[in-house]
Amino acid sequence: MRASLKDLENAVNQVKLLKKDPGNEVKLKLYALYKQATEGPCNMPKPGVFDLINKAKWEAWNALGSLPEETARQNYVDLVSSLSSSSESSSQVKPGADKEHAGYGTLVVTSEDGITKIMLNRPTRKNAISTQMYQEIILALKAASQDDSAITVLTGNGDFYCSGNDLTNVTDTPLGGIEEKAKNSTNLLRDFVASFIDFPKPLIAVVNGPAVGIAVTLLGLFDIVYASDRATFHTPFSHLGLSPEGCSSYTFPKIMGPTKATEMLTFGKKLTAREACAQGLVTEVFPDATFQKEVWTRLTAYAKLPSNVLRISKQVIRNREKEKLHSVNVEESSIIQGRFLSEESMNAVMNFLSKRAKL
Ligand SMILES: CCCCCCCCCCC/C=C/C(=O)SCCNC(=O)CCNC(=O)[C@H](O)C(C)(C)COP(=O)(O)OP(=O)(O)OC[C@H]1O[C@@H](n2cnc3c(N)ncnc32)[C@H](O)[C@@H]1OP(=O)(O)O
Repeated sequence: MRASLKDLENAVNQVKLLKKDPGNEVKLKLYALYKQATEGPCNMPKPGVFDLINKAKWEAWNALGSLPEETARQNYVDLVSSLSSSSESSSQVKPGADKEHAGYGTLVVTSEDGITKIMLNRPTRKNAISTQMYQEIILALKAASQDDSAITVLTGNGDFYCSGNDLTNVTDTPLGGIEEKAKNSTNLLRDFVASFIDFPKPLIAVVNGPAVGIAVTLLGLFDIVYASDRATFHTPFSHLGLSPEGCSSYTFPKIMGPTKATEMLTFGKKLTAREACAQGLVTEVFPDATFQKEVWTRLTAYAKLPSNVLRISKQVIRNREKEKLHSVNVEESSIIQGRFLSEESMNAVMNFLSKRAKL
């Protein structure tokens, strides 16, 4: 259910009761989301260069761009609730090794050696992307785009990279009914994919295990994809009554040719890491036993390169495609909105949920 004004008010009161100071970065995020939720996009003149505090606040608010007020409200409520509750298990998290960014309930975000690492952290759900995780990834990418790291990495905690959209996202139907749910979900999906299209510095996927659905399609928007030889790549959209998203209807035929793309996106053919590499979706495959060591050694060296030129090179390579990618994203999102409401899709999701409930 979408957060109401009352939920927002409750969350504001909850912040005052937090036992631990969430730190300046989170406080700025809360400030910006609150302003966006209550006043819409930033409408104030930029404070002067010496007015440091108000300038930081203005920049945080302005960075939210045209984020809809309802989404900002929801993000504020989710952020406060994640601050209040402890995060889920994090078996691969190195305690104290990195600068950890507080305030995420479904991610572990750290910055070290010029690399911001965004780790999906729902290992017991194979890192399925819940509504909260979609929203937090948007926020984490926005923050990473503005921090001083040279590169940004997305990876998964546990044995999976990511099992795609959390199929229980459909279960909390709002008062407006399933149509409203499909519309809100489509808007969230579109904003989520847009944040990958617009990401300004090198974005690297460290695919530590199997990837499913939207976790696979998004790879076409990454600048490098490193995979463990244990990883697999599966897009069972037709089995779920869904159509391709993540700009894959455009990026996959470009990367691997239309017939290989059709085998994956239309017929749900699952690829091994080596097959995905042969088709150009994956940059390089590493043996699982040495995957983490080899990849992080390589990335640490890459992150020492001058950060401005890395941004500029990415933009030179990617910018002429950006407009096209945004229009593909809008078109795919509008098509999938209809699919969410189709009998084929609803039956497939019900089938998954009933098996899960061992009915
Ligand atoms: C009205 C519309 C609202 C929609 C809102 C969202 C908007 C964006 C939509 C974007 C379009 C869709 C994109 C996609 O990503 S499609 C792909 C979706 N993913 C799947 O179909 C994968 C489903 N899961 C599986 O097939 C298996 O779980 C998997 C192969 C991933 C792992 O199998 P394994 O046997 O190794 O492990 P378990 O099945 O025992 O999994 C452990 C527990 O985790 C739960 N789980 C795993 N994946 C998901 C998932 N994607 N969604 C929800 N839950 C998941 C699994 O059920 C197990 O739970 P239990 O221990 O409670 O049984």
